[in-house]
Amino acid sequence: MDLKDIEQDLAGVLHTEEELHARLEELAREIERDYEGRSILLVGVLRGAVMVMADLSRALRRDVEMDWMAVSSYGSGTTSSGVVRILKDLDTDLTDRDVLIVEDIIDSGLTLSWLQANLRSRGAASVEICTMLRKPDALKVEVDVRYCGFDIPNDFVIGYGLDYAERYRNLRGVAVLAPHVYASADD
Ligand SMILES: O=P(O)(O)OC[C@H]1O[C@H](OP(=O)(O)OP(=O)(O)O)[C@H](O)[C@@H]1O
Ligand SMILES: Nc1nc2[nH]cnc2c(=O)[nH]1
Ligand SMILES: [Mg+2]
Repeated sequence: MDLKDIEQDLAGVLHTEEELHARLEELAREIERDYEGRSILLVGVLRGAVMVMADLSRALRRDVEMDWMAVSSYGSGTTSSGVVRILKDLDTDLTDRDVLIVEDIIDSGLTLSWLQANLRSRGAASVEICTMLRKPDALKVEVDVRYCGFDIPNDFVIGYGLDYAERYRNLRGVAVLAPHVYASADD
């Protein structure tokens, strides 16, 4: 399927590549200020956060370390199961580290509230969250988010790392998935 066919699967673009990058530059300046004099361990949450991690880490004008976790609560559908599983753990010891979790989206909040508590329990000095997107109307649990790119409506979105059944992650912007795509998957 080429780009023109993929466009038919989109109900509208929410944020263009340029808007995402501009917002990440702003967040990077905040992070540089807040972490001055401290080392940062960026923890990316596979697989959705790969694009945010790649762009945020390069927007930061300072040294950072990076590590990755894979957790999953969604399977291939559009609603969270609420059960978080670790598919790949960190390789880094978190004792006394300043950890900044990097995420693509906070939807129900179940993944991040669980992950933040999990990493805090490993003896980190601090565990903060940076997410590109957040859906305030979908939150089921409170999540303590330090850096948020954009609050978005409660629609299922794709692109910039976000998938539907493993597709669309490589779209450069963030778009709403057209309902006919998941309606046809239910047939
Ligand atoms: O706030 P929540 O309702 O918990 O949802 C947010 C999480 O769901 C998605 O990941 P997913 O588990 O689908 O895996 P993926 O990152 O591999 O796409 C997304 O990347 C977040 O990690
Ligand atoms: N692709 C995608 N994954 C999600 N995980 C939680 N919310 C979403 C969403 O809106 N889109
Ligand atoms: Mg994810």
